[in-house]
Amino acid sequence: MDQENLPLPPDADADAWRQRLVSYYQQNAPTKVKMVNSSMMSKYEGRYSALYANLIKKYGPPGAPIAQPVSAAAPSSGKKSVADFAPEFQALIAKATPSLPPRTTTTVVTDKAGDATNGLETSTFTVCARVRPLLGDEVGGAGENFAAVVAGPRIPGDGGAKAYTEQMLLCAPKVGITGKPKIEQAEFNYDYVFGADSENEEIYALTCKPLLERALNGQVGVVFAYGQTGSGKTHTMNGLMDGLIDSELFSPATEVTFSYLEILGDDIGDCLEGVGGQAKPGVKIGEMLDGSIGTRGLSTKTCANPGELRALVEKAKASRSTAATSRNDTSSRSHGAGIITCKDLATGIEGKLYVIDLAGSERAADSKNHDAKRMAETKLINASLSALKECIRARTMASQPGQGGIHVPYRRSKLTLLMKDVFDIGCTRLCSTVVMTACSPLALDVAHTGNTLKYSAPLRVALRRGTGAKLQRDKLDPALWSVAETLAYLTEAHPNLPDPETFLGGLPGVHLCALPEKEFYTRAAAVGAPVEVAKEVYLGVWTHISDAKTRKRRPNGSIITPEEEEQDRLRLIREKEEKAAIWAEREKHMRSEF
Ligand SMILES: Nc1ncnc2c1ncn2[C@@H]1O[C@H](COP(=O)(O)OP(=O)(O)OP(=O)(O)O)[C@@H](O)[C@H]1O
Repeated sequence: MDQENLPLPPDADADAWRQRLVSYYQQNAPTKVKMVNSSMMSKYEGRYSALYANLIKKYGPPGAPIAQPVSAAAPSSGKKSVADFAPEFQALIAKATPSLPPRTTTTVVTDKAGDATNGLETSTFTVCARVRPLLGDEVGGAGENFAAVVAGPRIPGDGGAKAYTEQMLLCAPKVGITGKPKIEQAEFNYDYVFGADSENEEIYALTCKPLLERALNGQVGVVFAYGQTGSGKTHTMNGLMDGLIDSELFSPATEVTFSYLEILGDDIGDCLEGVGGQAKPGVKIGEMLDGSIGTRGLSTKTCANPGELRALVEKAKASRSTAATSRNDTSSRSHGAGIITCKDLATGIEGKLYVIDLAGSERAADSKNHDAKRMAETKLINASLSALKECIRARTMASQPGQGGIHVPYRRSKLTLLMKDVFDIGCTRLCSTVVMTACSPLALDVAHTGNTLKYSAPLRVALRRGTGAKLQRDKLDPALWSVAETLAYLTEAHPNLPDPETFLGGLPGVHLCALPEKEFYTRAAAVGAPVEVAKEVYLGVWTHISDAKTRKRRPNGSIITPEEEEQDRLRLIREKEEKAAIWAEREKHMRSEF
């Protein structure tokens, strides 16, 4: 064996591994040498030998490359294909790409959380898309390796019902029947769109920082990345995690803990207790008697400072299951969920942040070379992604008037069960979710990227400011109470609260509902009420919020009262009995005719 291919010692450092990987790619996949970058080195820190083994599986032993399947087959008929017109398409796409003005809105996540015109929305979604840059041999590459997905216009809102929107443009290259190149452009609306030149720091500030603020207030923040394999999900999630580590998460008033699990179907592993690059299996996720989500067999580590959290995140990354797939040499083959809890040491109330890196979806063409194990993996990944899609769709629909009876099937997969706070209409904490749609820029991938965008764009519910008048006002919804109505409620429903006026401090219902649990405790203590009373008031308010969220409405927004519901039920019974009597009568006549 050549000197350069001899096994590296177990304690070889990152530089030695970088040289080894470069030398390996030069021998077996020379066009991919540029893939050995700082992002790859950090993703695989601590488990370079696993990466090397994955590459050997895909590209063969050093110096003996295995031929790779060709992804875009050249046409045999002599008819011109997209690849033949690459420069023309690039010119057309450059013409369609707008130059972007600076953003006018940078507070979408917080604005959504506070959008209470139609009653308080307990779970809000901010839906974003990011397209990664061209990488390695894609740059100036041949065939359909040019960028056909670009950040489109930013459309300012009017401060009223019309929402602020950013667009992702999908420019599908087509060769017309006349043999001329043309692009079919489709626009997809998002809250934020991040182009190929966007940086993780900017994305953190706009999307993840507001979630952290929410978690520090005892509430729940969730961010997850969805998209095709190799589209940049892990790159983005790692960037957001780095942002969180260096944030205001740590303070003497807060205790921070961290857990990391990986999910593949019903198999759940603890990545902080992993050995030999593999997560420790046997973690269970389930619902507790009080409806909260509990885990068994999952370790939770306390971290006193950013350095400790960073070390745990690196350890978790080192245990995640990865493989070299046809589209990504460093593909994650499981869903990875980092859970950060921040406990207020004064009140004991805990906020939570979930940072979820989903496994990538694959095109049928990309999975055709998989072995049976990888095929089974792909099936499990796709099943849980489809459960996630259904849950988000049902949950956003359930927020619309007249849709109270919608079922959100979050128990269908372990992934959605873990995210119960996002989907449960009766949850007792506010929850903000950021969906990050990761897109490949390649023309080769436009069909798959189109599906990804079609999946995620409709999840966005635009801010509905100014449209509240269309709904019949729900007198029992605390989020709609005036200061006087809120005070009347506290006085009547909570006689044990000594001084409701001071407790309320002049807040209208919507502001009372948005207070974190710990603030109820602080306010109760200030008026001399015990913790039990604070808890009773908090749960009382939240019972009203949940009832208001599930109140039955007609599609026109009017409320169906319990009395009307009862009348409807009795009417249906009466109609059924009348029909049965008519049928009995007919049958009697039919019998007598024979
Ligand atoms: N915005 C970006 N800037 C620079 N490099 C990027 C960016 N996004 C992704 N990459 C690079 O692209 C490659 C694939 O990205 P990544 O592993 O994050 O994809 P993924 O969507 O997580 O894939 P999979 O689902 O297969 O795990 C990596 O080498 C990564 O470093």
